[in-house]
Amino acid sequence: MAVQRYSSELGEGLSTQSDEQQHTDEIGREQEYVSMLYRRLDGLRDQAARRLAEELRSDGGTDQARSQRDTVVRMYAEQVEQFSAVEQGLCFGRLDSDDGSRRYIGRIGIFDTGDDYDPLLMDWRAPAARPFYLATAANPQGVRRRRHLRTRDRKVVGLHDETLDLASASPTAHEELTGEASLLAALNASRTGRMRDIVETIQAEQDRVIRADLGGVLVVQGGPGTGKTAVALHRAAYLLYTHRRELSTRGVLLVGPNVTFLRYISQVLPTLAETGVLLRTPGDLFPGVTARRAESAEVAALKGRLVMTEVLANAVQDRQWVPDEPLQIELEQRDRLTLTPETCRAARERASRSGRPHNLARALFDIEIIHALADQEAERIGADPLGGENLLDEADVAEIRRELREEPDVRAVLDQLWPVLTPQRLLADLFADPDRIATAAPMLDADERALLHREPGGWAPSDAPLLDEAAELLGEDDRAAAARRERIRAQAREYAEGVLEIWRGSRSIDVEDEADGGEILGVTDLLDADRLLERQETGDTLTTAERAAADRNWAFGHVIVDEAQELSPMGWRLLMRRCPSRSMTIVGDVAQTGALAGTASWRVALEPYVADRWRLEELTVSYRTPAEIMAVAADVLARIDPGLRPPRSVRSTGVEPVDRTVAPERLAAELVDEALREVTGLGDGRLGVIVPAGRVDELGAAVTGALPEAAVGEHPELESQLVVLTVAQAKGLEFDSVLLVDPDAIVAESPRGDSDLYVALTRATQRLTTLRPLTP
Ligand SMILES: Nc1ncnc2c1ncn2[C@@H]1O[C@H](COP(=O)(O)OP(=O)(O)OP(=O)(O)O)[C@@H](O)[C@H]1O
Repeated sequence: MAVQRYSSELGEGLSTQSDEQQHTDEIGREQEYVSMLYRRLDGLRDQAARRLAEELRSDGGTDQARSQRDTVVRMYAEQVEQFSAVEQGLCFGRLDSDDGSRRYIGRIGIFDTGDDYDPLLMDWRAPAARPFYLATAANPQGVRRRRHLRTRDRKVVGLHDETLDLASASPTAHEELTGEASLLAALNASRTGRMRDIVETIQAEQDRVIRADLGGVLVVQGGPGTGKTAVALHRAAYLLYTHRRELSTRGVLLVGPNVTFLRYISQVLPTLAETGVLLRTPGDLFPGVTARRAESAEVAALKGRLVMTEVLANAVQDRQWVPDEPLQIELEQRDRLTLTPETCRAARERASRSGRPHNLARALFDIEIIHALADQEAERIGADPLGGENLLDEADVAEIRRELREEPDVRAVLDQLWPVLTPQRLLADLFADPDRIATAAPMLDADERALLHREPGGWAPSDAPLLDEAAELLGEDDRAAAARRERIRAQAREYAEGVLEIWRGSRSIDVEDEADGGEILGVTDLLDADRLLERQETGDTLTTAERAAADRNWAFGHVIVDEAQELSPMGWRLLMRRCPSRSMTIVGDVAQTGALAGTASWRVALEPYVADRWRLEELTVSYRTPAEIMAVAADVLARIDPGLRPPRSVRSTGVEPVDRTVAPERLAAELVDEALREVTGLGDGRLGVIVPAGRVDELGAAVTGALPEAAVGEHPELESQLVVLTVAQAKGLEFDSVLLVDPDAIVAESPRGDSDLYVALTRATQRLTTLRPLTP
């Protein structure tokens, strides 16, 4: 495959003057086409904004009409948002076919409404765009030439052609890489602290995963930097495009390991014009709870084990109390009633036998107890002084039951015997009380039980699957769900404000379109955020993602899990409940597992849910980590498992990693010096300083003391030029340069230390320096 012409900037790297002229002319022609596409994009966005404005102006009438109108309002608001989000790099490619036809490829599809809806720009996800990613000189798929267009804002600044013709193939080009020059340019670009989409340079093995069938469980295993996260996000966009109807009603959930990671990837889907995917950490998967409490790896590991299902089932049973002695119930204007342990036990058995969850079985328990108490009272007051049959009839006894049901003291006893519980209450009470733990967890040893004990106050990520399990055992509490829906409505207000912001922002871009713009009534002219919100509130206009986030019983159309190797068995259990159809993409690397209860084998993790009905795709090329750094990481990988092979690096930089020893007492000072040196040489790139978790506060303080702009903390700002973080925080992220501090301590502080070190070593796109404290 030949790289015929390549220029990162206008004219650069071209040999002759006529080459240069030809190239400039070509860019000029492409500019005309691209400018036309942007005019169309403006037109589409203005049209959506105009319709949005019209809808907002209309009053609606009946409730139903208003509700429909609100749905339409949201649709147009989303369109305005999406047309704005694809502004950068709208068109990035062109395919010239053997038959002389030509297709432009871009982030969205744009059609010529005046000419039979001919495609002016083809969505990268359309089947006809696929050769852009797959065609090779050996298998050109009818394509003669593939052109990569590089744009900055709305200007075409470079183009790069590949002729798919074996005769003119360059002996130096990699046959297996698509758009090699554009790919390498993207890989060598400075990092920004936010992940970028790879839509312009998706590689063939990645394309296969992205476009794999929707149904079933697909596992994507790949070493560090093989593009698993990128592929997961592009797959979400592809599936939404291809199965829009099904997935827009059921929704797509994407789970990532932590909040910092979700922030890192948050811009990718919007730039692919998809805003409806719900992004969540495992700690957010129980609606209404944001689980961020810190806890030790051992505690998290224990709570991740499946034995917790038994512990929780026991804990629920323990709340169904049978007293040892008879209970006396004193009632005003009535004689005292007595509840014997036998009556309580019989009622408990009946209610349990129903098979209903605890809270739903309470009604049965109440019936049993109230019947027993009413019989007792009826026997007493209806007794025939002459020794005959009881004088009360069935209606009288029913009346007694009704009265007893209203008695506060009777209700208090029922609450004591069989309390209605929220999952939060059950867990908080259990973990706060060693006696409750002892009763619920006889299968654990004393040390393990001690690990579970803690004071109430916030939830850890490992609690989310336990809360979910508890919710299953207890049954739904409708009030909690209603309160959550209310909170989500409040969040819709932020969305409404965001839409208005987009519109304000887009107006300043549209200066060219003044003639048209004059006719359009701006949204802000008509409505403020409050009124927009008010309109949204009149009907159920929450998006699928918002409704799904608030509803524990929501069944997603597709679930994607990134860094899935970190999920515990209890975590898998929760996730499978969210996706009964088992339409899932599981993305991860079992060699990078850091969590003690994490996944070491996909087969073991998935077997309980789908047996062997899952497919495996492997990604084998690392796009991030240069060969020089991968060689160092490979030694660590061999220690983790000699059978594992590292991914093949797509490039080498010629820069060998540096390994420096320093006197232990000089570590902080040397770190600061090294960080200063690296930052100075980085240009606009990013430096990541990865330190042992046990020393992050101390070393972070040393770095911020000298470089106040450095980011450190629970959720460090990744756009800072220098970020100090632990391996757990660095998982899934990348930096131009990495300073790895005290690797031996990183290995020593966790039973999965080698995996942690492997992760740390593979975060750099360009340079790696290790500082190793060593006593001479
Ligand atoms: N086809 C591609 N074109 C351009 N860049 C790519 C491509 N594939 C991957 N990359 C880049 O390589 C880097 C690594 O990708 P990504 O983070 O998705 O890898 P990963 O497999 O999830 O890594 P890890 O296991 O370390 O989390 C990212 O910067 C990504 O943008």
